[in-house]
Order: sequence, then structure tokens, then C-alpha cells
Amino acid sequence: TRSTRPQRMLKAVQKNATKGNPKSVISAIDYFCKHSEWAMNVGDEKGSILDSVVTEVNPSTVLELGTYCGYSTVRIARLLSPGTKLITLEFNPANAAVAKQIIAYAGLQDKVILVEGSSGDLIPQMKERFGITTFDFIFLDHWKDRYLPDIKLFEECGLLRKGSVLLADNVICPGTPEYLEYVRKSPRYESKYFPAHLEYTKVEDGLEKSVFLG
Ligand SMILES: Cn1ncc2cc([C@H](O)c3cccc(CNC(=O)c4cc(-c5ccc(F)cc5)cc(O)c4O)c3)ccc21
Ligand SMILES: [Mg+2]
Repeated sequence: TRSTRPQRMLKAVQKNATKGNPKSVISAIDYFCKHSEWAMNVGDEKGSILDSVVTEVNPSTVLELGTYCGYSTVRIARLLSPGTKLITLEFNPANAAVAKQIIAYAGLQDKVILVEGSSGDLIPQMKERFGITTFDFIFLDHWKDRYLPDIKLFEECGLLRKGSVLLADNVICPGTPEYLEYVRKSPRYESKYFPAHLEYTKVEDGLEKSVFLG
């Protein structure tokens, strides 16, 4: 049977990247998406903004919603200080299987905990399953209609502290209007928009960085 796009992306990584070299894995995926098949990775332009926010926060506890093929997982994990791990949630087992292999190819498997399941089910389990008290940094890149219910879930579960940083992809395209309205209107967040473009295109998109004020 015909391979899937994530499987073809994995093949491109195995063919063009150097094992244990995260930068070459990132470049191989970006090349594949620019010259072979578009895929919904955060991409190089928004990826650079992601890199700068992760570097600035230098988080000890990290959560990613929406692993997909692991591109942003690799981008984040390569910047974490030694001993720090990131938890990434993926509900689709086929995506998770490819992501696991791409993360391992980059040599970052010891810095990543990939959990199969849905954010709505897993967020309330973070404390008991992973001994998390609060998250320093959260990257939202899963279903766009889950951003708002999940940020409310973080608040309800006491998973945010003064200074926790949430960075959300696709706030323009496909768009997350209810989430944007919430974080921009709420007195409990300080929000900032980083304009960019939809990965590998000229279409307007951007990232919203929201700091929880406690
Ligand atoms: C609940 N839960 N918990 C964990 C979890 C994990 C997942 C999956 O990782 C998953 C699967 C499919 C879609 C997404 C969301 N991503 C997108 O939909 C997206 C679209 C586009 C775009 C833009 C323009 C187009 F024309 C087409 C697609 C550009 C982007 O950057 C995207 O992130 C995420 C899903 C729900 C989950
Ligand atoms: Mg995205």
C-alpha cells in the first residue's frame, strides 16, 4: 500500500540527514517540505522564533501539544540544558511512530518523553504521571479548536506559575480566534504576537507568546 507523507518525510531524513545531528534533521525536513511535499511542520521561519523564545526561557519543564512528525520536538529538545526533558503529546499512533524515529535519528530520544494520547485526557495526568508541578514552557500546535479549552485546563489543573510561557502556532492560519481573544483580553496573561508566514509559503501566519501573570 502507498506510503504516507510522514513516512516519506522519515525516509528523506534517513537519506539526507546525519545521524545524531539535530540541525541536519531540521534541514532535511525543511528541504523535503520546500522541494517535495508541503507538510504542517512549524517550519524554518517560525522555527527560528520558537528557537529564540525557548533559548530566552531556558525552561526546566516543557510540554508540546501536537508532536506530528517531531520537527518542533527536535527544534526544542536540541536547545534544552542537560538533564532537561520535554513531554510531547500525540494522539495519532502513526504520527507518533514516525516522530519517535525522527527524534531518535536526531539523537534526542533521551531528552524527549513522547506520550500517545489526547491533550484533554493527558493534561490532568501530568502531575501524577510525570511529577510535574508547573510548566515553564508550553508549545501549542495541535488541533486549533483545542487551544482554548486546553489553556483553561492548564489553569484548572494548577499547571501554570507566574512567568509560565505559552507559545501558540497558527494563530492566523488556520487561525485560533477564540484562543487569541482569550489570552489578549485576560488580565492574567501578557501576550505578544510574532508575525511570520505559514510554513514554506507566503501566506500570513504567526506565533502568539503569552506569559501567565499568576
Ligand atoms: C487533542 N490532541 N492532543 C494531541 C494532539 C495531536 C494532534 C496531531 O499532532 C495533529 C494532527 C492533525 C492536525 C494537527 C494540528 N495542526 C494543524 O491542523 C495545522 C494545520 C496547518 C495548515 C495550514 C494551512 C493549510 F492549508 C492546511 C493546514 C498548519 C499548521 O502549522 C498546523 O499545525 C495536529 C492532534 C490533536 C491532538
Ligand atoms: Mg502548526
